[in-house]
Amino acid sequence: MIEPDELTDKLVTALPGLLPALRWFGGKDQPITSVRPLRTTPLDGDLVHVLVEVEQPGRTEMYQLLVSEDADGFDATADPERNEQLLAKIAANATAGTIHFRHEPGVELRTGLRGRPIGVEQSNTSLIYGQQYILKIFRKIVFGGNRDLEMHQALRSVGCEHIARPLGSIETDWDCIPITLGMLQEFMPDAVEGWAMATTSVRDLMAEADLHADEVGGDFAGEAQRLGHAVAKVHADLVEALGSRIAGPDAISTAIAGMQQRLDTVLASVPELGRYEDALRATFEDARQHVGEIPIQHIHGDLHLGQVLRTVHGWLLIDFEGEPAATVEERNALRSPLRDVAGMLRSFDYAARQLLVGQPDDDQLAYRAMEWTKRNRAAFCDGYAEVAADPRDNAHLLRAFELDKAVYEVAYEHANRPEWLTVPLSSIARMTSGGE
Ligand SMILES: Nc1ncnc2c1ncn2[C@@H]1O[C@H](COP(=O)(O)OP(=O)(O)O)[C@@H](O)[C@H]1O
Ligand SMILES: O=P(O)(O)O[C@H]1O[C@H](CO)[C@@H](O[C@H]2O[C@H](CO)[C@@H](O)[C@H](O)[C@H]2O)[C@H](O)[C@H]1O
Repeated sequence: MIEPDELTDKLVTALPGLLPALRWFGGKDQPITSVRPLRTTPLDGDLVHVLVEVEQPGRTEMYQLLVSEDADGFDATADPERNEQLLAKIAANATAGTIHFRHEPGVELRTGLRGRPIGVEQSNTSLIYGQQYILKIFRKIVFGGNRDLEMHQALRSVGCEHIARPLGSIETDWDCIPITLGMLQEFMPDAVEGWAMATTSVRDLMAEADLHADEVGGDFAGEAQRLGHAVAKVHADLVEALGSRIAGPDAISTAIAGMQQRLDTVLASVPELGRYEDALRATFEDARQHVGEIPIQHIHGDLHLGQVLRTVHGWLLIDFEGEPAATVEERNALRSPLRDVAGMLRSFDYAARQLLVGQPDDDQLAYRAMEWTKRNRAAFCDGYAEVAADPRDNAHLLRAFELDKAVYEVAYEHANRPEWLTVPLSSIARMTSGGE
């Protein structure tokens, strides 16, 4: 077995080169100045859990790795045999060093299942055990309570029908501050991501030159409406579990100041946004002047079509961590549920617009994309309004939230998928020039 000192040396040398290529690594915008392994915890066999500190100009962050000496690029999560023991430890409420594996009270887990990494790498690494469970390994360490786990537990406590059941967790601490390393949930083998369904529907429409969105086979509007209904139900369940309150003008001013601040930050790194600065600031200010009081509560925080799954029983919301770039305080703050609505409305726009990326200019295709977006955004709001107030009744605030999200997306695409930068930028161009 590899000795701890030898492992530390190897990681210090290899990680600065490996990390920037990994999707889950959140610091792609800055060079890495140093990588320091802080704690190694042997699990079973040659599997070792490592907490590393990554230093970059202006930030120091901690990430977790599961390594073994013969694993490709050190990452042991790619090996289904090794991953089996993580589930076994959760099932047994086991402890390794300061790492505690726990199942939720009353849950009995099946063991002996291999943990296959999910194909797509996102902000975290997820392992699927048989057809039963999914274990999310949180890559960037967040100190204190884990929002994803806590929101799932809260929603479960009020019998929410639109989430996957939380089944267990992996926890540790650092200087007595709790850290959640992983969350085990019920896996939905029949689930299809909303993003895949929506983009398929857009493609169907674009392939049919003569038909309109409501005449094409893969029309998504019925699903969009059910999704709006499900999101409103989850919002209502979050209020039932964790409460809500009314925010007055001061809180609204603070929220608007946050939008202006985010705009400042993104403008500094993405010059292409500059031409919309005045119009964006004016829209934010307009919202501040028009909005008096609003209800605030715990929300999803990063809702988009990639965060919802369609199962045979209906829509599920997943991944309640909030925006990857947000601070812990921002994620945990009570906020308007219209932020989630805005995130989803942006996503309908994304689903249609991303199919135009890299295509020669084609007015007909652009028109069809807009048609699809309008139809599905309206259907989503209709579904939401079956349960709660119609989001469109609060147009100023909704518009500000949408533009704020688009500014966030500009930063996200700039750092992760530069070829998609035109997607949020073209939406900002349209929205700031009076379009829907
Ligand atoms: N309970 C589940 N059942 C089926 N698939 C799931 C489930 N939870 C997540 N997934 C799949 O795993 C992917 C990643 O999950 P997510 O929680 O969004 O992780 P990340 O934080 O890495 O974005 C999702 O896009 C979805 O396809
Ligand atoms: O799912 P994550 O929590 O990792 O969210 C981040 O990545 C998303 C992309 O995977 C990003 O979402 C943007 O692209 C989506 C299509 O890929 C689109 O559905 C969303 O509307 C758009 O915001 C998300 O913003 C980011 O936080």
